[in-house]
Amino acid sequence: MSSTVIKLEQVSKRYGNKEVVNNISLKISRGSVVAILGPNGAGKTTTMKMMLGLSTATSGLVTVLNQKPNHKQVRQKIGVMLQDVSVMDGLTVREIIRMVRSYYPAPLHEDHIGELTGLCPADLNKRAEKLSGGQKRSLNFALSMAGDPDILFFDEPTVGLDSETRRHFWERVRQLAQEGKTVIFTTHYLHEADEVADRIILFNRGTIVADGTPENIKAGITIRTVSFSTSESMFINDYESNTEMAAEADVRAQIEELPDVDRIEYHQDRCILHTKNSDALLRNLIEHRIPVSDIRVETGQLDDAYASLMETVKEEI
Ligand SMILES: Nc1ncnc2c1ncn2[C@@H]1O[C@H](COP(=O)(O)OP(=O)(O)OP(=O)(O)O)[C@@H](O)[C@H]1O
Repeated sequence: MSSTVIKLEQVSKRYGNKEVVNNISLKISRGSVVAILGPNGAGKTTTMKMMLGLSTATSGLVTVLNQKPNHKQVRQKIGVMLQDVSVMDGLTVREIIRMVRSYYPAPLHEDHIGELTGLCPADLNKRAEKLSGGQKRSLNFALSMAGDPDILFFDEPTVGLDSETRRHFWERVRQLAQEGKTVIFTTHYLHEADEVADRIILFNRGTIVADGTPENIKAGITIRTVSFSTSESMFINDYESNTEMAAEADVRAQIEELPDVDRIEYHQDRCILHTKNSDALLRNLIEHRIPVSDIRVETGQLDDAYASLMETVKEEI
C-alpha cells in the first residue's frame, strides 16, 4: 500500500481576483503528524478544506487515499474537527454520539466515544447546547473519532481550551499517532507544532515558505549568537606596534572567513557572531584554533524569530 495518503499537485484557490492559495504541491505520508503553521489569512484552512472536499481547487489536483476527497470511501476513513463548534440543539450528547456512529460502517464503540469526550456519565445525558465551549470542542473531537478514521483533520483545535484540556487533547493526539493514524492540524503557534508534529509546513500568503521537521524549521529561524573575547589588546584601537595590528587583522580575517556566520559585531573586547548553527560554528572556531576565551552561546526566543520571519516574508511579497 502506498505510503502517500494525501497529494496536492500545483493547487491554487482563488476567490474573485484574490489568489488565497497559490500553486502549492505537497505529499503527506501515512502515520505522520503534520502541522500546517502560519499567520491569519495564510491559507491554512482553505488548504485543509480542499483536502476535505469542502472547497474545490480553482486549479490543480487534490487526492486523498488516491481518490477525490469527497468520495464516499474517503469520507468513511477521515475524521474532522473544524473551527466552528456547532452541536445539534435539542439532542443529548449520547443521542448525538449514536446518530454520528450510525453514519459509519465500522464505528468505535459508543462507550469509547463517550470516554473520548472526557465528560462524566451524567453529562452524557445533558443536552449538547448546555455544554461549555471547551466541552463542546471535546465532544467534537470525540465525534471526529466516531468512524475510527485513518486520517484526522483538526483546524486550530485548541483555540479557546484551557491549558489542562489542551494538554489532554495533545496527549490523545500523540496516542493516535502511535496507533498509526495520520494527523493534520492547523495552528498559529510554533511551540504547539513543535511539541506535537513530526513535520511542519509553514504557510504565508497562500504559499509554502518552509517544510520540514520541527528541528529543521527551528534551525532555519532561530538565531543564536556565539560571543567570545580574544587576546586582551585585540579590539583596542590604540595599538602601540604594527605587530599587534597585524595580529588583530589576522584574527579578524579568520573570524570573517568562518562558515555559518550571518553577522558579526564587535562590542568593546567581545566579538559577537550571529548564526543559525551554533554547533557547527563552535566546531569551526576550535578547528581553526582561533585564540578565543570566555565563549558564550545564547539563543533568541523562538517565537520572536518566528514572528520576525513572518514579517520578513510579508515584506518580500
Ligand atoms: N469563502 C471565502 N470567500 C472569500 N474569501 C475567503 C473565503 N474563505 C477564505 N477567504 C480568504 O482567504 C484567505 C485565506 O483564508 P484562510 O481561512 O484559509 O486562512 P487561515 O490561514 O486559515 O487563517 P486563520 O488562521 O485566520 O484561520 C483570507 O484572506 C480569507 O479572507
